[in-house]
Amino acid sequence: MSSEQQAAAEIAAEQAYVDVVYGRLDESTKVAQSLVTEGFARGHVGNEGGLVERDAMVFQATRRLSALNAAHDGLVFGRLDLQGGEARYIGRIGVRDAEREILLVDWRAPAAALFYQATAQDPTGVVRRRVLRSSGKTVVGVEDDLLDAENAPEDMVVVGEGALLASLSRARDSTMHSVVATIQKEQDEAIRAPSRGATIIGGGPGTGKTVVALHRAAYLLYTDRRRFESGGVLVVGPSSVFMSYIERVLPSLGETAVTLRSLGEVVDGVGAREHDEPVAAAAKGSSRMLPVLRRLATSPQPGEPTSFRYFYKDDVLVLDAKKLANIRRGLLSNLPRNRAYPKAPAAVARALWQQVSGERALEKGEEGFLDELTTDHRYVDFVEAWWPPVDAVELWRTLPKRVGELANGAFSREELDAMVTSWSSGVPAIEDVPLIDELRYLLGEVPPDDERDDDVPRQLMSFERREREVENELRSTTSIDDDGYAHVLVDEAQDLSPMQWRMLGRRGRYASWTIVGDLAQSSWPHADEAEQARVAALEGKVEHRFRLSTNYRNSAEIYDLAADVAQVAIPGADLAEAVRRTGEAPRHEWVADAALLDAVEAEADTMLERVEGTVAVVAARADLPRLRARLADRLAAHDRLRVLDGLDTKGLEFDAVVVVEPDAIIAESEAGWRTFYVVLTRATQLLTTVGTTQTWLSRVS
Ligand SMILES: Nc1ncnc2c1ncn2[C@@H]1O[C@H](COP(=O)(O)OP(=O)(O)OP(=O)(O)O)[C@@H](O)[C@H]1O
Repeated sequence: MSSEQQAAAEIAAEQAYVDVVYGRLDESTKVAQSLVTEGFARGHVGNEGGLVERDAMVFQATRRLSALNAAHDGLVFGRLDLQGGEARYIGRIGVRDAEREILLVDWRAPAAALFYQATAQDPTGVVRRRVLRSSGKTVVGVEDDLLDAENAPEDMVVVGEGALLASLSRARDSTMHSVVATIQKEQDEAIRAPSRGATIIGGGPGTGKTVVALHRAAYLLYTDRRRFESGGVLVVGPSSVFMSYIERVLPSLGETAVTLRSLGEVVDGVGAREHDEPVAAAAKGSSRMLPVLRRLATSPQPGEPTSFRYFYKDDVLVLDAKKLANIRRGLLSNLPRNRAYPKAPAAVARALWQQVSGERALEKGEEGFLDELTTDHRYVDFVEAWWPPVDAVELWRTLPKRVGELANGAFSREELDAMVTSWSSGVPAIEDVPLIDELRYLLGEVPPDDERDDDVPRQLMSFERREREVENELRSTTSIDDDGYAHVLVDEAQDLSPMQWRMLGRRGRYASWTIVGDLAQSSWPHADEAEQARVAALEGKVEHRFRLSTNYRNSAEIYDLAADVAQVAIPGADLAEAVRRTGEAPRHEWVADAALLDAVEAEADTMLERVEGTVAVVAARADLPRLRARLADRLAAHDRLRVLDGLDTKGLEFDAVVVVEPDAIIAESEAGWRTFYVVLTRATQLLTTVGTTQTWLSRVS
């Protein structure tokens, strides 16, 4: 038999097994479907028990159904041949036959661990590891690793050159794919690490940190579903583009109950998509912002009354600025502003009563005084104007006017100007979201009615007032208690500012964490400050560190250049080892100013022709508008072409990358060299730089 015939015979044999598994999966799908239907029928019986039972049944069956549907494609992807002759099939989810015998082992089960951990040096009982490549339900190829030749039966066939290299050479599309069939040993160790404390996954670009972290989320859900599904798993990445890039990985592993949020979307109701300019971004991210926000949340609001005069019987009662400041201090001494909101009317009333001295008034007593006061619209209007509930977003909007006065010299003129300019649009940038979140917590929410003090004059809690609250949609008045998760997974963590760490820390106070990052790729300029904030966010949780060492993304030719840039960007950077050579070295074009756009256009065309998958044109932010205008036709014609800035390429990858004006990317921010390093490490196959200057090349050895 020729090797092609042998491979075809092996594929046919595997197809027969795979068909049996799909047959069984279809039966399970029907059962789950009928359980959903039956569950709904039970609900119609009408008693409470029926409804509870229905909810539980429908919930379980629906979850099973969505897992079955999601894991459908490429369901069976692996086979282990063990010493002694057992063949064990590994899949995206577990499947049993009608007699409850295992047909397919879930990749996360202990029985599947060997699939990832066995090596030729240490085969641990595995003779042959086989990866099945499928298209839908059809097996289209097999790739084998013979791990233990000595114990292999004579007739054992070994096909292909290894699954990993085959999978690395595929063309990239717009979304990340699961690598469940080819997870490598060091990656598997990080995926299966215990869930306690914080698991920190480091390593150079393209080493699989993101994909490993996502498989880890699926693994954790499998091992402790009750805890992680009810407590929630939050996955945070740098941008919404990145979140759409990774969004399919978990569903393809049968997991749909995970919350994916970009850094601009972590706070409910606030969706930010754009980054600030570097100076404003660095200022807003700094922990120097914290005292400013504290002062903002506790100081008098602009426009609020500064005194109150009340005539009662023979007395003139006066609350001047000093007295009001005293009441304010008392109210804020142990409660955030909005939580103190129900106590404000009583505090004002008390301060007024203390001034009462007239005989007629004293005769009537405090009760009589309060009766009259709290039904008097002047008092009601005053308290409403002096201590209204404050919404975090509304308060954030006052920052441009107030930051100068509240900063107390902590920011330079340049920083203040950059922030004020950024706020002029009124639209929050990604860097504003942690500030709004900080304000939410500093202000607190208005407690629900039943938690309010009994000594609050009821008139102020009138129906009319509550209606007004709803009308104003005061978001800070909604609960902040449900921000917490059972597991928080942070990708590209090297870029988190101190203020962003604080925002995530509040969501992971009782959580275990997975933190993924590579310092060399950091665009945050003050590493020490961010590190302190990270440590504070983890609040002493035990850290387990893993380092991934092999770059699976870039060709070795591209990574060699990137590694030289890394030496300039961050001496001592954690460099990975690239495993794939393509024979295509990066190219550098040096052109005159007037020829730049033509050259970029021509290069984009060449790339679109030469690669099957995605192409990115990456430039400094200031260059994007003219590039987008010039490439508008091509962008309309090709979904796979993108024009973006360096920061927005974080975490992504493309088959071909055209880097426009590297010197401008480097000059754009303090972290310019590191951003340039990130950009270079996005290309899987082809890389070209086009520039009117080439100063950077002379710095790179
Ligand atoms: N075991 C593997 N088998 C097949 N492909 C893999 C494997 N590990 C990683 N890859 C692929 O390598 C590429 C890089 O992975 P990933 O984006 O997770 O790396 P990263 O370390 O997060 O990179 P960066 O830090 O540069 O953003 C992806 O296309 C991923 O699918």
